[in-house]
Amino acid sequence: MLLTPLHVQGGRPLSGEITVQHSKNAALPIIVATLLSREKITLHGVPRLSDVDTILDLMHHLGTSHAWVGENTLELHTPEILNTDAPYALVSKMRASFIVLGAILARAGQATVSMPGGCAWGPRPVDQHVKALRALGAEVVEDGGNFDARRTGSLNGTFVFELLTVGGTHNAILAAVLGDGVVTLENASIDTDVVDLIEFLNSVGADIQGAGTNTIVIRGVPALRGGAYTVIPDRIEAGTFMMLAAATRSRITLNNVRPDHLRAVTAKLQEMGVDILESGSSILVDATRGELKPVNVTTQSYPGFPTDVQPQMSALLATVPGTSVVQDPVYPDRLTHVAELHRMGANITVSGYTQVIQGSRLHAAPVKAADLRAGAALFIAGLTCEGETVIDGVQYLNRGYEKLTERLRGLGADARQTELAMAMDD
Ligand SMILES: CC(=O)N[C@H]1[C@@H](OP(=O)(O)OP(=O)(O)OC[C@H]2O[C@@H](n3ccc(=O)[nH]c3=O)[C@H](O)[C@@H]2O)O[C@H](CO)[C@@H](O)[C@@H]1O
Ligand SMILES: C=C(OP(=O)(O)O)C(=O)O
Repeated sequence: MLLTPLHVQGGRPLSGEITVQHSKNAALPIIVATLLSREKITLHGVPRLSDVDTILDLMHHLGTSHAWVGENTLELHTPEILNTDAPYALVSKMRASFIVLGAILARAGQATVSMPGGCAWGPRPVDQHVKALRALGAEVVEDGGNFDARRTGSLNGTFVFELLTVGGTHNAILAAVLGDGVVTLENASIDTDVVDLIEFLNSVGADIQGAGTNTIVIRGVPALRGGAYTVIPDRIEAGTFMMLAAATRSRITLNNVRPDHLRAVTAKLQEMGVDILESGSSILVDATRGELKPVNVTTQSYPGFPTDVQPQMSALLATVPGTSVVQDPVYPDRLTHVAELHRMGANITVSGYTQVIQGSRLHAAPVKAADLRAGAALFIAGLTCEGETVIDGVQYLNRGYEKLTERLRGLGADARQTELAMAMDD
């Protein structure tokens, strides 16, 4: 699909309520996890995103049939695995698809998955995924740009991750769910998306203990049942809308949020002088009272400040007078937003993974998103300035935000994205 650029007219506060979608990064591994069951599984709260379409294309190749039975309700059924390979054309579209390796290996005993390669902001290795599977008894060889994995029996044993990895933890869990082995993962990720995957798997008959702690114990079971599950709210989309509210000096209520998943984001905004009021599954973000203060932010694994909100935070701080420092050691090269924000008058100097930001008023300019959260940062920046900002690279925004322009128009944003009636691949 070829998309026309996004046109944003900013410079005035937004107001009202917005409902946060369910989590992309929780939904994707749960969709993949349905490969482990022969039975039909219904998932509620699946966002309608191009990343979801990409994983469904891959699942179709593997033998899954799916049907949308409601706007955000998806039925998936994999009676048999028809193919055990995940080819480059499908995996290269989205790195998250690499976790099919563990799921296909578990269900079919062998899997061939293309190396995911780099992404817009630099290398994203999968060495921990491979080391984990090998340590637990699988044979994994690299061959012609693919990983070939095989197991003769159930996975068994203990693996200590060398660093916290969300995807690596997903892959190892998926590989270990079926069978009669016992797998212990140490230094495992405690990310909300890992917890949601485990809760889904346990709801259909898996035996996994330790969700939300660094030690996860997976006891193999012979088979998984069918069932129904609701994906958690998207803490990254919520974080994005919180940055948007602060950057446009607005008062906005976010519904369908888990405030406990947003502590680091909330604390940073409060330190800047933004008022935040939590009430059940809603958060009121009020940046209308007084000047905002610059802050220093360093990303970390959950529950730290998320790298997936770093570009949006950088865009916000580019509008706050004074000096802020943003560091992203999780993804040191995640900086594609910087040159584009420069086009809008931002004063950001970069050294390694550190951005030193001197806040000022931004101005409208034509800009181009090179990845999903950089696109969100540019959207936020555009909404802070008078005049028309034209954002190219809209397909990246559609990877992670459902009907973004339409939903933001509900808050009073002047944003248009026209879709050309052309059937072309992005
Ligand atoms: C689809 C999805 O859920 N994507 C999220 C997931 O990506 P993803 O699961 O790929 O990210 P990881 O948690 O694995 O990466 C964390 C860090 O570990 C490093 N690493 C990871 C694996 C490995 O084998 N070797 C290695 O060195 C990475 O380069 C990075 O520095 O978590 C990231 C960190 O919260 C988010 O930015 C992504 O949005
Ligand atoms: C980087 C992201 O996704 P992925 O890991 O699929 O690139 C993201 O959701 O911000």
